Amino acid sequence: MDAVVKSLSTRETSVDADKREMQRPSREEAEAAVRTLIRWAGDDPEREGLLETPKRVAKAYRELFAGYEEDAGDVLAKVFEDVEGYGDMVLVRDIPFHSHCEHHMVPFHGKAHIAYFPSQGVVGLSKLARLVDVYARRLQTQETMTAQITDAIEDSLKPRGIAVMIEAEHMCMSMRGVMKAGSSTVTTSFTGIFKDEPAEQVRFFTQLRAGKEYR
Ligand SMILES: Nc1nc2c(ncn2[C@@H]2O[C@H](COP(=O)(O)OP(=O)(O)OP(=O)(O)O)[C@@H](O)[C@H]2O)c(=O)[nH]1
Ligand SMILES: [Zn+2]
Repeated sequence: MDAVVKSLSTRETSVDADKREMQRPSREEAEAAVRTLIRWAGDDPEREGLLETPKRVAKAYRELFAGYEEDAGDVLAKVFEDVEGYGDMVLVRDIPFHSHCEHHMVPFHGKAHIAYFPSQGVVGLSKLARLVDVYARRLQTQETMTAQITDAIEDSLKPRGIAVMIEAEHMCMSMRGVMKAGSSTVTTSFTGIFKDEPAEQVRFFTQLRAGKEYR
């Protein structure tokens, strides 16, 4: 049988976003779906302890998947151009995140590391951490998320190079299926200087570890 190749597309148009918004069910429909899943799990949604659960789950979903309401371009819109001639690598490492895999809708969690070489300016450091959440708080694959973060920085900052690395544990591999708790998946994306100059890629990995023995 031919292998099934599913696309890991990174780009979403505003038309896609509008269509998704139109298809969003009502809160009542979402709560009814949770009651169905409770029965599918084998429990009784009418028992005392579960009566408010559909409402809580529907509310929690709006938080866990808040990334659909956010736009990466807005997060990175404010650029500081006056950085006193700084042009070297900016690295924000160990950004923790929680996401949900699009295959099983169970969590994967880990750390993202983002570096870039500024060209026309820099963004506030917190914005890189916010950018991670814009994409983490959606149904995801780790590869797509890595590429989306890279593309968003490219679009907004046009830097001389971008390096994104994500390390994560997928609960769909830990608590079900293959049951390999503790394995981690590493994905990377390099553009510009990081792609063309191996020494800069090495420096990225060195900086990721630098100073950790003192913490
Ligand atoms: N490439 C990639 N795969 C992922 C990610 N998250 C989960 N997966 C994998 O998605 C795959 C889905 O495989 P399927 O065979 O369609 O589903 P399944 O029968 O539930 O697979 P098992 O997890 O092996 O039991 C599994 O191999 C998961 O490990 C991700 O971020 N990237
Ligand atoms: Zn999964």
